[in-house]
Amino acid sequence: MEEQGNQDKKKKTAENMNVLDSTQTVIKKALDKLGYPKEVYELMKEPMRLLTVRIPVKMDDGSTKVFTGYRAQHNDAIGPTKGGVRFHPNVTEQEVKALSIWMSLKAGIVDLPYGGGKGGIICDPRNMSFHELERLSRGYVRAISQIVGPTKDIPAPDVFTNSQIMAWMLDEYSRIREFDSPGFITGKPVVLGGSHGRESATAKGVTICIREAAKKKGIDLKDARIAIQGFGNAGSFLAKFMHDAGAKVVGVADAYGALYDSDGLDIDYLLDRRDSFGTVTNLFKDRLSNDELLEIDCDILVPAAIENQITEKNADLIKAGIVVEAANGPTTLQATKILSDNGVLLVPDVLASSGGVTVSYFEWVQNNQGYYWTEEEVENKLEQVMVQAFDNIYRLAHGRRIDMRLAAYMIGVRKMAEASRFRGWI
Ligand SMILES: NC(=O)C1=CN([C@@H]2O[C@H](COP(=O)(O)OP(=O)(O)OC[C@H]3O[C@@H](n4cnc5c(N)ncnc54)[C@H](O)[C@@H]3O)[C@@H](O)[C@H]2O)C=CC1
Ligand SMILES: O=C(O)CCC(=O)C(=O)O
Repeated sequence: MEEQGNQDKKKKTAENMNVLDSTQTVIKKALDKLGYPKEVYELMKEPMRLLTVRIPVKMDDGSTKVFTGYRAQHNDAIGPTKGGVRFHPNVTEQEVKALSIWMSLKAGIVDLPYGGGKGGIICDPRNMSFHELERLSRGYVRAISQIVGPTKDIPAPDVFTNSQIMAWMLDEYSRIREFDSPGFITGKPVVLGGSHGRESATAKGVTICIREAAKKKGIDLKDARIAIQGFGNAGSFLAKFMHDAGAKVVGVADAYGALYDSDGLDIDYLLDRRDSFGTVTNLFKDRLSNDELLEIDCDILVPAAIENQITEKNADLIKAGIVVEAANGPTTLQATKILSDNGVLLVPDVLASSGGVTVSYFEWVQNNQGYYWTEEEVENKLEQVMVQAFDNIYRLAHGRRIDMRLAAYMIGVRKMAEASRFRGWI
C-alpha cells in the first residue's frame, strides 16, 4: 500500500520545512522578548548531548540488519531529561534534536522537574515481526544505556512505539543494571508500574485544550464538527473523547488516506477496526487524501500524526476556526502566520500535546514513591495542570498581542534559562 505522505511535493517549495531551524527561530524570538542575552540562545538552540547508535538486529530470516538510532538530551539544568522514542522510516538527526527541544518547552509549560529528551530509530515497524521489534527495542536500550536512567533521562512512547515496547525496554534496562527499575521508562503496562490514564493522557490533554479554545471562540462542542489527522494513540483516543462529548467527528486520516462523512463517522466501529499502528482507512474504498482532509469544512482541526502538514501551500485553504496541534510540529512557521492572520485560533503542539508527558511524570512519581493512584486521581491532576497551562499561555498571548506559539515558547524556556543561569552555565 502506498503511503500518502505529501512530503516530497512539499519539499519542492521554498518554504522552510526544517523543524530544527523553525524551532530555533521561535526560541530566539522568545528569548529576545524575555530580554535574555545571546549566550542563552547559544545554549538552547541545540541539545547538550546527542548520541547516535548503530543497532545490529537478527532478523527472522537469519540475516542481520543494522539500524541507526538517536537519543538527544536538550538541557538537564532542571532535572533529568524526558521524552519519547519514535520508530519511523523518516526519523532524522535534525528531527530528534527538534523533538528534544520541544520536550524541554513542554516541561517548562506544565512545570515539570525535567528537561527535554527524545529518541528515534530509522525503521518501519509495520514491516517487522513482533520478535524483530523486541530485539530492536532491547538493542536500542543496550546502545544508549550509559546515558539514560531514572535520574538521567527517561524514555516513553511516541510514533509507532507503545506499552509493549516500553516493557521490553524496561526489562532490558533492569537486566543491565541488575535491579528492577520501573522509573527508567514511562508509558509501561499498568502491571509493570505504568500509570492509569497514561495511554489516553495525550488525547485527554488535547481534549482539555479544545474545550478551552472552544470557550474562547464561543463554539459549543456539542455538534461542533471536528477533523483529526492521525488515528494512533493521540488521534484515536481523541476521536473517542470528542464523540463522547457530543461533537461530530466528520473526518479522520492515517498514513494511507482519509475518511469523511458530513453526518459524522462511526467512531466506535473505526476504533474497533483500527490496527496497532493506527491504520484504519485501508478498509475503505472511498477515501480522501490526507491533504483533502486538512481542507474539509469543519470547526476544529487536529493534526495528530507527523510534522509539516499545514504549510504555506494549504494554510489559506483551512476552514476550521480552531487548530489544535496534537502532533509535534505539524504546522510550519509560515503557515502559523497565515492562520493567525486569518483569525484562526492555533493551540501549539508544546501546549496541546503536553498531557502525555504530564501523566508520564505522574507515572515516574508513583514509581519513585511505590504508591499508585486511581485513574480518577490522575485525571483530576491532569485537568488542573492543563487548564492552568492553557490559561497562562492564552493570557500572555493576548496581553502581548502575539500568537500562542510564541507565548508558549516564552513560558516554556523561562525556567530552563533561569536554572541554567543559577548553575553558572551562562
Ligand atoms: N503518544 C504520545 O504520548 C504522544 C504523541 N505525540 C505526538 O502525536 C503524534 C502522533 O503520535 P501517536 O499517536 O503516539 O503515534 P501512533 O504511532 O500511535 O499513530 C501515528 C498515526 O499517524 C499516522 N501517520 C504515520 N505516518 C504518517 C504520514 N506520513 N502521513 C499521515 N499520517 C501518518 C499513522 O497512520 C497513525 O494513524 C506525533 O507527532 C507524536 O509525536 C505528542 C505527545 C505525546
Ligand atoms: O511521555 C513522555 O515522557 C514523552 C511524550 C512525548 O514524547 C511527547 O510529548 O512528544
